[in-house]
Amino acid sequence: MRTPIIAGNWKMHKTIAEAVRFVQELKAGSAAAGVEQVICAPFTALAALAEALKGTPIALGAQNVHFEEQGAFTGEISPLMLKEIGVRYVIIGHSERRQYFNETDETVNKKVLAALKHGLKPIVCVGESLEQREAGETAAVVRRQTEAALAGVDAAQLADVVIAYEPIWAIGTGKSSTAEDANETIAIIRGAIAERFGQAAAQTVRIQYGGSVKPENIDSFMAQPDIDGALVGGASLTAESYLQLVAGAAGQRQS
Ligand SMILES: O=C(CO)COP(=O)(O)O
Repeated sequence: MRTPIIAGNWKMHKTIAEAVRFVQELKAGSAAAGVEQVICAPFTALAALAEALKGTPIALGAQNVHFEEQGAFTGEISPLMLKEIGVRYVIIGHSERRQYFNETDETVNKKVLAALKHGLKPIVCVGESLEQREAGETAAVVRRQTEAALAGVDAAQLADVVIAYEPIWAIGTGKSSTAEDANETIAIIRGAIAERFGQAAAQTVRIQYGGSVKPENIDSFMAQPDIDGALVGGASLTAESYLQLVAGAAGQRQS
């Protein structure tokens, strides 16, 4: 069985002080059996969070990484730098980065390979725009993004990859996909992985849903057979809401 994974994507939110206060507010509440937990924070808060999260079940994640180890890349952060801090996960190819920062299928792939090489687990984001959805291109888009992101990844490395299906039109809009629709698209993504790596390997890869996930709707997503957790933006920003998401994910899987 795949262990569900709830990851908060804080995006460009929280100063160091705010990040540490969030962890203090979690107190003992964050232990939930059978759910892996991650918080992907801004670069500036990572070192303080690595310290603050000690003794909690929450793993630390970043929101981007460069594919080179070092060099003349002003403003970028390398996988080695993240590893040194204690980062375990890194979001790669979020639609906001594809849209605003020229991230392409090619750079996403380079970053995935670099992350895996350095022992960071990539959370690879794929998902269609509203225009693509309305044109009936959802399956083709997520297949293309998934295949491109995983080019050159070997079967052993696949075990460390998490995919996040985030339909762009559902991000931050309050309009979540229906759980059934999300499950259908996630099954297509799993099918694309099966074509490349075989059915057995594809069955072990965790694929999250992301886009307006909240404590009130997490149950419906977790009840779907192919959805293995959530990548959550807005609703991961308060300790109370984050804990409710984790509890929701744990409850559904335990029943
Ligand atoms: O982009 C997202 C997570 O990466 C989703 O954001 P929201 O949960 O705020 O819709």
